[in-house]
Amino acid sequence: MREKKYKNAYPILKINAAGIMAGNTLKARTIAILGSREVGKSSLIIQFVENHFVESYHPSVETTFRKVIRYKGHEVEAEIIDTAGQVEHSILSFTHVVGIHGYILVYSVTSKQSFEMVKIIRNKILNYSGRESVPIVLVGNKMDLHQQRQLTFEEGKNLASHWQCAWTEATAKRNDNISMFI
Ligand SMILES: Nc1nc2c(ncn2[C@@H]2O[C@H](COP(=O)(O)OP(=O)(O)OP(=O)(O)O)[C@@H](O)[C@H]2O)c(=O)[nH]1
Repeated sequence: MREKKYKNAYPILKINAAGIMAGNTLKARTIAILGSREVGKSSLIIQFVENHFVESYHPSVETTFRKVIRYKGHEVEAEIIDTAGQVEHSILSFTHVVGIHGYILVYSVTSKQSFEMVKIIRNKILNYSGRESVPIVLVGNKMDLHQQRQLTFEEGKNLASHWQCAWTEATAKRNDNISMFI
């Protein structure tokens, strides 16, 4: 059963509802955030949209967050689809390919398995969309967990360079580097 995990998923849209409903032209960009379970996808979005960190773990059901941001002098409505964590045999749905302007692929620097999963997910997106490349930002989350690191800074950087995409490490817990990629 699908249900909303967070009751306050549309705070910015609500704040800006008057402008949107008055018909102001607001560009919308839809972004899907994908990665293995527990890498911190929801935590990153919640930090970005609601400015707080959720310590407890509740497996996500798909939720859409919205936030209006200023980009190059224009207001843009970012619609961010927080997907349920992927496992190898997850089937990518049409909603993760059609009408998506870009992808945030998240791994945890504490999990080699999650790093392998972003490669699988990217292949699935390319196969499914029939395109040779799609806009991707690769994010290595949980950079605060130094003792538990299984992946170096260079491994993330090299993969992004191979894919020719943007990349950063981040931490939802400390709220570092998140505004760089959303
Ligand atoms: N130390 C640390 N913990 C984090 C960080 N980001 C998320 N967590 C924790 O990791 C756990 C999983 O976070 P979620 O945001 O629920 O992960 P998710 O990728 O959305 O998980 P799924 O819903 O299964 O797809 C939670 O207990 C978070 O508190 C981080 O940057 N640092």
